[in-house]
Amino acid sequence: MNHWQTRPQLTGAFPPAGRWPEPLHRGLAQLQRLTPPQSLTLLGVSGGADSMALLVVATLCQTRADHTRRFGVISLDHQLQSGTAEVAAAVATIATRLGLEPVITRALDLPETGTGGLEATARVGRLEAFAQGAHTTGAQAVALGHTADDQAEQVLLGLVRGSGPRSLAGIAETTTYSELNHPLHVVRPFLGISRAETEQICHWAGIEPWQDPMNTDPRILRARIRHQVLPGLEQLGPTVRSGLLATAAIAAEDAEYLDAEAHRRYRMLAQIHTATIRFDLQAVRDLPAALGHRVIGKAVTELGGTRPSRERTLAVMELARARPGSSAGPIQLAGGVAARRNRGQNPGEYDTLELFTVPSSRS
Ligand SMILES: Nc1ncnc2c1ncn2[C@@H]1O[C@H](COP(=O)(O)OP(=O)(O)OP(=O)(O)O)[C@@H](O)[C@H]1O
Repeated sequence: MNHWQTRPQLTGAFPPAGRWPEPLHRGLAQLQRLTPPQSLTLLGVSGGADSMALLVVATLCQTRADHTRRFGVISLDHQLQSGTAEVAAAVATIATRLGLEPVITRALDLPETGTGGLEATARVGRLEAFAQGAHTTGAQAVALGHTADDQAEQVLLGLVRGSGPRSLAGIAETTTYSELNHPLHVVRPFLGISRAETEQICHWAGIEPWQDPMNTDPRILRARIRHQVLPGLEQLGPTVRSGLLATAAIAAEDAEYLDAEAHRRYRMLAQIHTATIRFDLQAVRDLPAALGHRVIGKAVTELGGTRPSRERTLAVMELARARPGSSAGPIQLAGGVAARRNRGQNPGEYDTLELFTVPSSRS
């Protein structure tokens, strides 16, 4: 595999004779644990080493290990660089040769790049296409090839962007996206497998994966983290990667607790009316910041607004804490929601914090 691979290839008979490499056994066990039996799972396959290894593991699961699970493939052409339609077609050829079906290839018309940049836009477009593919084929889940290396990179990305535990928790083993046009259940069986191991699985299977030029494009932050930052950090010692993975696991536990506690407080405190959610001002003041951000964020999204940044929820908490004579708002939040203090029972005093939808003519 020392030349630049412009599309994935299967070079020999499949499966090869001989013992399976050890990471293949681990990947198979995780795939079986995470996918429902007696059902179809679609594999998201880009043609890179991680998802081609997933294709290998799923094929062996279906044909050798467990006849109750079926796997199909969905390969999307983001059309962000030349040659990607050929990559998706090559994935389809290999998947069909391995006996997987259905095999779906789709060109993605990405919407205008939003505030999160090209990567975020591609991600949303991809999820919608996976959801559509699962819906039309009756698949119960979509499996993706994220690895332990992706996880370590994700933690570093979270750190440099300034994130709380939800983001530092990195990539989840399972996610259900209910906000898409069709609900989508995603599983990631390779989070305990390194990229070197997915390459080992491909090599064993006689697959030469596609090498996506964007993975080494220095203009992309993730690529710089992968090729410059992480190798640099690893000079600090042999436990850098495992330390980052432990950070993700600890942050996931903390985020789960904080989210559940914020949800409980929200249910206790929120007075819900049409287009308005009110809180007792003192109760908001008493919330620890970690919960205040979440409770206010939840009220905004319940009203149909966009999840606000930490800076915006901080502004709302400051409004709640401000002295009686100072401004009562409103503070505009993203997605047509605003916050203000309101006078209540006691004359001259503010006693509620109110989040409300702004009529569209004024927003
Ligand atoms: N164009 C695509 N079509 C289908 N699935 C995709 C596509 N791009 C990414 N995926 C899925 O999402 C996972 C993570 O995507 P990411 O872009 O981070 O890829 P990666 O780490 O380079 O992995 P790979 O080596 O499989 O390309 C992939 O392993 C694959 O399962």
